[in-house]
Amino acid sequence: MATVEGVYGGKRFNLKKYTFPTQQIPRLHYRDPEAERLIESGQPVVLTDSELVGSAYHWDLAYLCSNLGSGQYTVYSSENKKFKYYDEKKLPQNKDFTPPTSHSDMTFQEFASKLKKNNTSECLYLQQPLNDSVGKRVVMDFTNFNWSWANEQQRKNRWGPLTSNLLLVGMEGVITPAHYDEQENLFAQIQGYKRFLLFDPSQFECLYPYPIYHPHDRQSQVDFDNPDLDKFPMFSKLKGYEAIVGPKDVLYLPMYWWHQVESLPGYGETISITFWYKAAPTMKVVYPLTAGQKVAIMRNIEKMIAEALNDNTEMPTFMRTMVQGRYT
Ligand SMILES: CCC[C@@H](CC(=O)O)C(=O)C(=O)O
Ligand SMILES: [Zn+2]
Repeated sequence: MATVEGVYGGKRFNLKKYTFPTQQIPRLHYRDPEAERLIESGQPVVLTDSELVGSAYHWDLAYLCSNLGSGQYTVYSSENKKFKYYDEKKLPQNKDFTPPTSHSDMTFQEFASKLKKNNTSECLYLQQPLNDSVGKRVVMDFTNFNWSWANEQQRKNRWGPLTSNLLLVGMEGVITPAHYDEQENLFAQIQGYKRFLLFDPSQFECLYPYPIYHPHDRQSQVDFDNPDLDKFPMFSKLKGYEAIVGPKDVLYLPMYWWHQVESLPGYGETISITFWYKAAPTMKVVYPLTAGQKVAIMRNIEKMIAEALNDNTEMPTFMRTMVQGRYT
């Protein structure tokens, strides 16, 4: 595997080399006016010193084992380090789909003891919304997050409501393959280092997401480690950004921005918390449309056509008929 050396936040990292160019996104103090401008304009930025989850900087496996209580946590398992999300609600209409990962519920203590048994060939990734089953010390830590700043960002940028805080605890080396989300995200890193590959929503044409009715909706079909350029020729035009977030960093990850995330090997398991906000209701459409708005339009059209046809097997012919020789 070809590697490339990169310096992020003053630290030197040895990183997997991909076929596309990337440039670093800015790393700024969270009160820097430029940081505020980037967030306001829907551009990613790594924020330092926000203390967004300052009350959780002491979270490590031992502390979480002692203070997360005996609640059940969803733990995903993969044979190949990759954890490509799939929507379980779309399985019934995709009978021949084989989920790439399995998941089971267990206590945090069971999860932590599996992590310690370093002979497990399986890769594990705990992904669980923080809820009221946690112990009172974790409730206290959660209450003491820097909500005044988070709420200020939500208000100033006209985000919708906070939908969830997902606790992520990953074995080193786990990868969340390229996808986009339909929510704004303040991604807080507590332990370990995560490499984000980021792509502007306008790169949609280079990343070939699955059809919207597929369980892998919003995920790229392209295998970044072995891209099939016959099937996905525009992937060779892909241009990206990247950032490495470490403890105490917060990444503002705008809605519709594609991202692939790797828990860097050699730095131990990673602990992160997401702050996902629904999109603001679009009050008034302003032209020219943003790339993200065009993705939303494409999604709505795909959904309407799929619904009208009422048979997903007819979608490929219908979509080709609509564009072939006319818009191609
Ligand atoms: C389930 C969420 C995973 C996360 C990426 C990662 O940390 O592996 C992500 O994609 C996001 O925060 O949007
Ligand atoms: Zn995501």
